[in-house]
Amino acid sequence: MEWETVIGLEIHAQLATRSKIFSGAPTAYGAEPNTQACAIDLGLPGVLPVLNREAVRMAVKFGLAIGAEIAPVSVFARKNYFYPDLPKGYQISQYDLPVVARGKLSINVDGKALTIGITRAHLEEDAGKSLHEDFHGYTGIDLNRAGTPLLEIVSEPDLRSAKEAVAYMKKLHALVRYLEICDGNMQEGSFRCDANVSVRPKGQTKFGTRAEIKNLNSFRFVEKAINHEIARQIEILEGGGEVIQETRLYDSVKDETRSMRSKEEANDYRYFPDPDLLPLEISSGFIEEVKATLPELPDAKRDRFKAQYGLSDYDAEVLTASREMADFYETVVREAAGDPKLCANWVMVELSGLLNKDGLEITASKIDAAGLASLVRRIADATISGKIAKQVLETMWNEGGSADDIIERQGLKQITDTGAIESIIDQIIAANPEQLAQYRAGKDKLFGFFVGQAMKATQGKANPAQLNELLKKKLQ
Ligand SMILES: Nc1ncnc2c1ncn2[C@@H]1O[C@H](COP(=O)(O)OP(=O)(O)OP(=O)(O)O)[C@@H](O)[C@H]1O
Ligand SMILES: [Mg+2]
Ligand SMILES: [Mg+2]
Repeated sequence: MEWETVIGLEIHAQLATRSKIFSGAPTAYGAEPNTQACAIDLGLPGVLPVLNREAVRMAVKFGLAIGAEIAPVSVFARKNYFYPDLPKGYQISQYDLPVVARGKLSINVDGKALTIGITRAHLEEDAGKSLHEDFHGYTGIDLNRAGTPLLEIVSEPDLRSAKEAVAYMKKLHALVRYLEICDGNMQEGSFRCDANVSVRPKGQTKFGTRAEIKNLNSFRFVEKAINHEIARQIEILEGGGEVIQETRLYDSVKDETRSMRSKEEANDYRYFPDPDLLPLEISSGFIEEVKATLPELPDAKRDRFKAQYGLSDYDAEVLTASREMADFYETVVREAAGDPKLCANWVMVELSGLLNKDGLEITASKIDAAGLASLVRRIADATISGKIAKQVLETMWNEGGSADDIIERQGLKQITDTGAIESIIDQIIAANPEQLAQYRAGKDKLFGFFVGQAMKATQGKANPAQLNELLKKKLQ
């Protein structure tokens, strides 16, 4: 039997507002427990929530960026459940009338373009956090996170593999950062994912029963958890069993998913409109105002990079994967005033190689865009060869300093003086009569030997093109 996987993601993006969604308490990460929870976040009697306009602005910005409908009227609802870190006994969320509906996002997987539907995106508040590690026989409650604004972004069940799910999540991650509505910090939980997974026999139109894997906070875990879940469900079905609808947790240490609660034990949230909050009305004027603040979006930037810089699909995709990367590249091109493809290569291959080796993001690069540009300029004007440039780049990375200083100090300037190169070639030919005879007898491969000798003699500094040309002439 051939199986098809169906996946829908619910992604929680923490909105980058300074204060909470219904109170003025700060949202900064990492403060002492319970120092950033005010009476409203604690759910004390008699308090009233007041909606944060910035959170609404960010939700609208997101909706516009995915071509969605912005609801003129949406409603906040109470989602009721009991949990120690939820002092009110309910979470304020949106249910049947979300602020954003029917958007889409295009992704690229193995060179294939796919469009993924986004059912809706709604505003809600986060809960607090239960702490188990520092307390023996107790559970600590930290309510700093309670009331932090979240945008829950729910996809259609349009994804067909773990790979597609990761591509979608990465694209969304890049988008919220482009829009500056979420810092995207996955370690701090600012961007996390619940993955709904089911399988069905290939060709069947009806969906299989889904399991929901909660709270995945890295791309790698999403991929592993989904693949694990697919295998688990197929095994059950092939053994004649039935998948049950349930919530599961992914254990990254054991690389397995475990049942958290089944449908029978599932929460009955008894949603109802929150009587403390008026329906959220959004005017077309507000929408226009937000529209005017939209930056150039990733897909548009990618297409512009292709047209303006003559980059390939792949290069344009990689260089626009994040706003920071795109800005870095454009600064290099501008400052180097040189070949955009050469610049792309030095950013994507050479610099990215060093970043990956040290596990750094482009924003933490030890060489800034202007520094890299000055190196590229020296390749373009033939002061140094590409090979020597790699050596200079490593020195810049490890020891700091400018390209020009390093080239000067280490005497790396390319030898372009024809006379000087010729005299080196003469010496090498004189010292290797046997090889010369063999070459002249037709052993063409020996050309490389002479190039190698000349490069060795000049410590790699002979201009490669000139050297080749002169060698060919002299060896004839
Ligand atoms: N059969 C299915 N297989 C895989 N994914 C599915 C299937 N049916 C629905 N989904 C996906 O499951 C997700 C459901 O999310 P939604 O927020 O609507 O409800 P929920 O998970 O029941 O509620 P909660 O927000 O309380 O977790 C969507 O992303 C949807 O595309
Ligand atoms: Mg949901
Ligand atoms: Mg869910």
